[in-house]
Amino acid sequence: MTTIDYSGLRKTLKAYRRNLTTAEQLQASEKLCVKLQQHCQSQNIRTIAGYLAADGEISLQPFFDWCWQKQIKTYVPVLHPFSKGHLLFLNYRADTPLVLNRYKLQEPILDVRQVLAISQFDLLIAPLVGFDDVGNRLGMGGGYYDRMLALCPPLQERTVGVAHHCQRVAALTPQPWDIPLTQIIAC
Ligand SMILES: Nc1nc2c(c(=O)[nH]1)N(C=O)[C@@H](CNc1ccc(C(=O)N[C@@H](CCC(=O)O)C(=O)O)cc1)CN2
Ligand SMILES: Nc1ncnc2c1ncn2[C@@H]1O[C@H](COP(=O)(O)OP(=O)(O)OP(=O)(O)O)[C@@H](O)[C@H]1O
Repeated sequence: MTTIDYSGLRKTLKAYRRNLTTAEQLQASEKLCVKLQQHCQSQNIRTIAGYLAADGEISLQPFFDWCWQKQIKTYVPVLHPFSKGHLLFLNYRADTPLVLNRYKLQEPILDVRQVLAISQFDLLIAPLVGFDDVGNRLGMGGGYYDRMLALCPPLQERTVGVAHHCQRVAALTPQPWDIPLTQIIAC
């Protein structure tokens, strides 16, 4: 079995999204917000697992604001304190206190009362570094989302990958552990 080294491609794609202007970032996050709203309205979505954007990632903030107006509960990832390679999802609201984790990503301060099991989410929004037209995805390289989707197969069809257009590549070769996405929104 050959494993492919995607670290160079990851760097390139991260640089593309980092180079978007503030206006392009804002426009993309607002377009994404509209598309995610349509997705939520076509189904009865009450609990969402998203993420706090960093390093040029497409922002979910306009969408979170809409969710809060609609009483839809939003959750974001926290690195598991002792189960390496795993994430917890904690409730996220406008007043949630945040800290930087070891990847310098913002996350809520760990409070077990705010954790929701991944099987409970109506929608999982997965941040992408790269994607192709058949749903193969490239993440940050930690395997966090693949591990989570492998542990909870019903979540696979409730997962939507999101990215900027500039993160699309012609073809990614899936690795044996990769779980392709059935839905990707690129703005
Ligand atoms: N905003 C946001 N939060 C998120 C994720 C994400 O993609 N975006 N994650 C999604 O999983 C998890 C964090 N995953 C991460 C995985 C690896 C690295 C990282 O820095 N990796 C090394 C090596 C990368 C490589 O092999 O190329 C590095 O960049 O130095 C950072 C975050 C949870 N939170
Ligand atoms: N289901 C799994 N069980 C155990 N290890 C896994 C699983 N999925 C992925 N991994 C491991 O995680 C590592 C990183 O995987 P990969 O490069 O595909 O990450 P990624 O998909 O880019 O990141 P992420 O899922 O965090 O967005 C690989 O070395 C792989 O062996």
